[in-house]
Amino acid sequence: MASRPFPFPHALVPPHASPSRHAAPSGLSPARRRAALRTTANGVLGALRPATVLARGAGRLVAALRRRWEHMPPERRGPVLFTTAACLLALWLTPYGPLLGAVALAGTVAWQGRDRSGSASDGGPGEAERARLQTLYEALVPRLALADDPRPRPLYSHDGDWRRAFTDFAFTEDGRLARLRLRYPPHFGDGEPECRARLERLLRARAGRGREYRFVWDEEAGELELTALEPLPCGVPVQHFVTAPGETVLGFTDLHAAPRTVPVVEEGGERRDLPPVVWRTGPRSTEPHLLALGRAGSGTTTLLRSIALQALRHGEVLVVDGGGGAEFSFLAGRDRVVGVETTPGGALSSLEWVVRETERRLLAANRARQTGRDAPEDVCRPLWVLVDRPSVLGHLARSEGQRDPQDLLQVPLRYGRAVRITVALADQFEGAAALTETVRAHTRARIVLGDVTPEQVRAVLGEAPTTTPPPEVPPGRGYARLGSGPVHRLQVPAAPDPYDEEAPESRRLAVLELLPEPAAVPGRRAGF
Ligand SMILES: Nc1ncnc2c1ncn2[C@@H]1O[C@H](COP(=O)(O)OP(=O)(O)OP(=O)(O)O)[C@@H](O)[C@H]1O
Repeated sequence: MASRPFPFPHALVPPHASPSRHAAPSGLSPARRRAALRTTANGVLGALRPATVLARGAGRLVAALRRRWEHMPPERRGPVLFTTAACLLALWLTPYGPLLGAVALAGTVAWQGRDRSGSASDGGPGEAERARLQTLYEALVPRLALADDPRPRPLYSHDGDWRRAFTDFAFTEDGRLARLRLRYPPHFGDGEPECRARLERLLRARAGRGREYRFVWDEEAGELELTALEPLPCGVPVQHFVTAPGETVLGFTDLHAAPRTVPVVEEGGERRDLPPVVWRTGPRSTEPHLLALGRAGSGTTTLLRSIALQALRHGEVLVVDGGGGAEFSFLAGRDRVVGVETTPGGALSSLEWVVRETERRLLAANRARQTGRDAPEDVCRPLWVLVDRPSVLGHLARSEGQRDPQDLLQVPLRYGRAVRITVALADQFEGAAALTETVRAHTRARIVLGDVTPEQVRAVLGEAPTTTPPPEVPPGRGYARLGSGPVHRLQVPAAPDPYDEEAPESRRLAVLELLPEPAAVPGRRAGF
């Protein structure tokens, strides 16, 4: 055998590969020499295979751990690190522990590094998934290929291979695309919003309608990542969320977008940890006041109710309701509710009191600072001014020959932050034009709710969302942006009017549970 480097019987060698009749002077034909080389290379590769598998497995394991770590809520990282360290220590102290640990690790690495080119069942793309990726690739070719591309192997071409263009992908258990990272050619206009939007639309259509997607553009690497998003949880009732004083849960968002989660009890009594959009108010806040805009029926009044119910835990609330639907009347006469005003006259007198109260608090805080004492308790107690539909109130006030109540918001909006006075306003898009310049300038926490276009989101939040709209927009769904931070998807907790008989009873009861006791001195109106 040693004198016969060609391992196959001649009968199995294709005719074109049979040894040449004109043998090389060395005694081996070129074809034989090539075959010998191939055999040697195969032998070397075979010998290196365990090392290749282990290296690939280690790489996959590290990548999987890194992904889990990145998606883990920050408050869980400490306990996880501690538990891992404790397990490693216990393993070290156990007889044969390190040896067993090393064997288990090698086994895991080898399992992770196994060849996955076969079927979907072992983690790689199956036939159907490969076909799906190829179809998606072909759909991208007309958009991303360059006619007369001078390069020998362009990234996108009609006979091209998706493996060069798609650097990462994942499928859901039911075979739908869950994630895709693709490279785009340098000539693609990633700086032009219209080009981006066209590509996003195409990808969205090809990845399957009926879901929401997030697009992340990495201009530096020339890559675009698409991720299919889980729907946000609807119908979480408003409740005592686990937050610090000065923090308000505006709603829930994506896990990757929030630095922490809060435990919540869902409608059926099930407990879950959800990532909240937390709004911080008070002297250190950079977004001390809030403005929410939306379509009719999108849930802006519910958002104000949810804020009021959370605010009443640590502070006092004044509601100015221009909607005229008595949707805050359930708060009237409750402890810490300063008032619920529904008429222009009532709104004006209440807001005049707020102006005086802001000035009183500022003077008291100033005096305390000068004498080196702490500010008195009544200066530190949070006061919330919640104004629903200010545009309607302004219109009614003007028709009665009175001033627009919004003018009186100037003082609390400008100076309220230092003395814990917070203003939150909600209106419909149609009323946005009637909002005063002061309101626009001082409400840096922004929310937009309802079935809105990216342009409407940009007009309210200053930036368009990186996510596509949901197939159906439930009430309370929208986007939030705090200051110059990112735009988050948002689902506001359910906080119906408890006297609304059409609202589900469990949600109405959840609201009633949060209501303070009836006030001993109703309305504290003596302070006005
Ligand atoms: N976050 C939410 N979760 C569940 N249901 C909601 C939510 N927000 C609003 N809804 C429901 O949607 C309906 C309209 O809500 P809401 O009154 O808050 O809307 P709006 O934007 O103030 O509109 P309008 O000014 O026309 O009343 C109500 O039945 C309410 O219970």
